[in-house]
Amino acid sequence: MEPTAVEAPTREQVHAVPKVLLHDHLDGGLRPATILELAAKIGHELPASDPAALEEWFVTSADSGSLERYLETFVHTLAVMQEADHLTRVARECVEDLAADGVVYAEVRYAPELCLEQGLDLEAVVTAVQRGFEEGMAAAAEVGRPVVVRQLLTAMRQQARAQEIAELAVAWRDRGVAGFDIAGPEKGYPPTRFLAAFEYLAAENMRFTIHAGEGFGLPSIWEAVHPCGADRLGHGVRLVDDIWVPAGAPPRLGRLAAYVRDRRIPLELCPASNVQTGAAPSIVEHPIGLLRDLGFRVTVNTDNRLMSRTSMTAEMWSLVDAFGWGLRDLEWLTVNAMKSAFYPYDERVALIHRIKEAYAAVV
Ligand SMILES: O=c1[nH]cnc2c1ncn2[C@@H]1O[C@H](CO)[C@@H](O)[C@H]1O
Ligand SMILES: [Zn+2]
Repeated sequence: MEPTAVEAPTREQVHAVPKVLLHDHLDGGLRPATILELAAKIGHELPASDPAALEEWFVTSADSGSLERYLETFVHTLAVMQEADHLTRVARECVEDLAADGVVYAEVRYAPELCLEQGLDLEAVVTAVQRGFEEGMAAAAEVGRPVVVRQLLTAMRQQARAQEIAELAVAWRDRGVAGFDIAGPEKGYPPTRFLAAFEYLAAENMRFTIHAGEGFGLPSIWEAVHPCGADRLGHGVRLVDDIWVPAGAPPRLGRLAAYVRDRRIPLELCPASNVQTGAAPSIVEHPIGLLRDLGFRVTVNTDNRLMSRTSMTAEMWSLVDAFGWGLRDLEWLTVNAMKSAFYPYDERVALIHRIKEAYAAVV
């Protein structure tokens, strides 16, 4: 794709246009004030005692250059996600925050197996989160910011509960769960560990995404795509290891990169998070620019709004700033995301129309 010459949008415009979010972790998006309040209730000790300082702690600790160290910060969000009413509140606030950011469709993921420390079972966890999502969607609609939010159930790659979580996702498929995911440390935990779970999901006609090509490179992406059959790639940013950009000549794609592009496999790119974990050196140098120019099915996402102090508006704004992208590019990213959503076709098409109409009014 050729870059489009455009007038830069304003931040207000970026905030106002409808946005679609496919990769956002529930336990990576809590409000600092909520963490403080819930932690005080259960006697969990936090590294800071006011919301601004706590937020700063999350952002600087996550800014580590390593996925493993980045993930250590989740201990303090998960600590307050062990009771049903806490989960409902966190889920409701997540929807409210996304709606306020101009998101019209989101798939929010989390690992139910990490919420069992105080006696909840898996079913109770999904129930509590779903209640929060429904309350949040009702509240957002009431203030004139309707948003559709679905759950993605994540299994942790360093644990061994993927089959159980896959079955849970299938059991909840008509009650708010749109798909399945695996997350956690990538190096040393290839997705084929859970091949049987992915085969089970495929047999059930259930959709799934896999975190791959973030903390580890091409072998991880190849496994996610081929033996495992991922519908989408969580990050997938290291696909650029299979792309060569010679000076003065067109870029060359290796077989895997070409396959991913030909098959239109969506990449759930998360620029701010990638800079923190060291998967990309900076936003300006982030491969999203190259991947877009080459016509990959690129989507832009927040990953962890708390740890990356980000939002959909902030992510898009950073791309406007770094690459000079205009509203047409943001529309392209948004339609890409909606096309790639684990949402029934008819509803997806209806939302794509709404998104295009909203852009037509401002472009
Ligand atoms: O960017 C990421 N890569 C891999 N795993 C992640 C990332 N962000 C969060 N999690 C992991 O996913 C779990 C469920 O939401 C989180 O608890 C965290 O451990
Ligand atoms: Zn993620």
